[in-house]
Amino acid sequence: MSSSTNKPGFTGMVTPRRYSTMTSLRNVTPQAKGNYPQSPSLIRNFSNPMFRSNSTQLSVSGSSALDLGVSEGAASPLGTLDRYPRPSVLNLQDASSYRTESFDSAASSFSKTGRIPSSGAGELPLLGSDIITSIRICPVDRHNNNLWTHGTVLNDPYGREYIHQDTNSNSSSLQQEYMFNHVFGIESDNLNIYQNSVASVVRNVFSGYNGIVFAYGMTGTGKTYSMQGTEDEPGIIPLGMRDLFNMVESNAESDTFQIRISYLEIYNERIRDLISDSQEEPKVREGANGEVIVSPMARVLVTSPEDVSQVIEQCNAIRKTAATDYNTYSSRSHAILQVFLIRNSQSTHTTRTSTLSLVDLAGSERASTDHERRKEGAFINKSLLTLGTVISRLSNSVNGGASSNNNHIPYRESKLTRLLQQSLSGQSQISLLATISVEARHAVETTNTLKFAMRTQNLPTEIRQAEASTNYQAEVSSLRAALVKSNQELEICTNILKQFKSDLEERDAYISWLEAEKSHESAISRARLRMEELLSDRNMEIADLKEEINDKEKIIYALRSSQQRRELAELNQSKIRFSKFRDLPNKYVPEESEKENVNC
Ligand SMILES: Nc1ncnc2c1ncn2[C@@H]1O[C@H](COP(=O)(O)OP(=O)(O)OP(=O)(O)O)[C@@H](O)[C@H]1O
Repeated sequence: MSSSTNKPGFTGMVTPRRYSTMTSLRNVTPQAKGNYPQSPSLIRNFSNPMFRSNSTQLSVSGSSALDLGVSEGAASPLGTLDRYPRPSVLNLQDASSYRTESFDSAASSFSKTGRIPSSGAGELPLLGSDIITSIRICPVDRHNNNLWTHGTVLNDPYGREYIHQDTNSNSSSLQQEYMFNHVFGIESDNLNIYQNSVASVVRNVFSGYNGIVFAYGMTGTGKTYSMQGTEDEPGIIPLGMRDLFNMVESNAESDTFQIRISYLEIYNERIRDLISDSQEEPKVREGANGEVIVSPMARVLVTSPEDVSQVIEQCNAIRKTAATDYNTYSSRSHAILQVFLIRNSQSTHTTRTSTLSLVDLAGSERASTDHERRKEGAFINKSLLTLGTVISRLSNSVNGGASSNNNHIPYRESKLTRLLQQSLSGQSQISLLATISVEARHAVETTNTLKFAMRTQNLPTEIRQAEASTNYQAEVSSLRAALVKSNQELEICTNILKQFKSDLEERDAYISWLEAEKSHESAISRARLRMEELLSDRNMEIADLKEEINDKEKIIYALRSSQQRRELAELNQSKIRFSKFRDLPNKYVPEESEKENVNC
């Protein structure tokens, strides 16, 4: 069955068909309550120090068919609520406010904001008591004259609540006081009960603890009414689902969540998966860590409180109910709704699964006249008897009162105790809602229910947060994503590096070019210098040569002049000689300048 298919319009809360005829009971006016038991807070003046001491069990004899194992061992002493938080000094005026602060505010503080302070998958301390026991008094026909003749509801300045019972029969007489975390009178409604007794369990489930809420009581006393409620008055299951989804929604930024549910019934000692169509009967076995595993068992994913309501509604239609002497629509089976909260921490990559078990037990009852009902009743009573024995022995072992014969805890004697083994042995926070009738004719059943609830207070507790396992898939995918990111970054870095390298090479090349240029220039300038030196040498040589040439020219000139003179002189001599040859009348007379040259 899938919660996401065939989803009808929003129906709000679970509306079991069996509640259609209950309006007359609910319309009882406060004025007409008569000697109806009210919640202790309404009769606070009845407080009496006497009730804080242990009461005396006067005499008990005989046993009833409905004595569901709770009479085993010594009578439980009054006031075993050691785990009940209480202030060391408290005066009367503070008492009422104390109750409100210790439970109500703790339970409802988160619902104001919906936000739970989270540290990863959550190392939050357990909120409230390990075990919360509450009694709910079922409203009865106000015309019944035998009302509550055998009991009184009381409380004390510490906010603890009591039922004082005084039962007499031909064979036995008993006066007993029982103390509980809460006693809800007829005026209490489901919301009131949820806020005080169950909200802290739901909140702890959100924080990673396991929790179990179970309704126990005689048939027809309002177990299913309290667990499922009506459209007008939603019960513990729809209220719890609303809170859980609110918390998930408010914390969805830091973590991711998945909520799955399974729903089964135990009918005549056979387990039936109410969600799956499979005909195979689920088997109970023990897991590697001692955990109880039921398989095959469907676990459907739900995404809203309405999804849960729808699944429950469909399953309830096939649950075993029948008319009994006391209840027109009596549950003939124990119903267990399990809510699995799977929380993935984004920061630590761990997954933690915490479980909330919501158990609506079939009611204990006297032998019926109808054969079929008698057979069912025998199974119901036997499993409740085993539950009583298990609880009795567990609580005795906690108090150190178990004899060696009674050390054995008979979990395996019924499917119910087998399924609840882990929760009962201390690994879950427990909230027990025991429903009672105050009618005189049901005094024995009421006594048994009260004893059962008292015993439950002494169950062992070693509640730890569910183990967080590493979410390898998430871790691998996150590592993969990180790797892809790193690779991309690496690629970018490599490209930048390449770019740098090429820039560097370019720069080096430029530098070497500049250096080459520089050395070239200096070579040029050196060559220029050299050239200039050479040039000046040449110039000097030229000047020397010029001077030399000058000298030479002078010499040449002088030589030429002397040559000319010599030639002139020779010419003159030649002339003379010539004139001698020709009569010498025209004798050659040299001029003055010619005479000088000849002298040189
Ligand atoms: N607090 C209440 N206010 C109004 N009606 C109630 C209340 N408690 C019980 N009833 C009515 O009493 C009848 C029996 O209640 P219910 O079916 O819840 O009892 P039960 O304990 O689950 O019985 P059984 O064990 O036989 O299944 C129902 O009609 C229901 O509506």
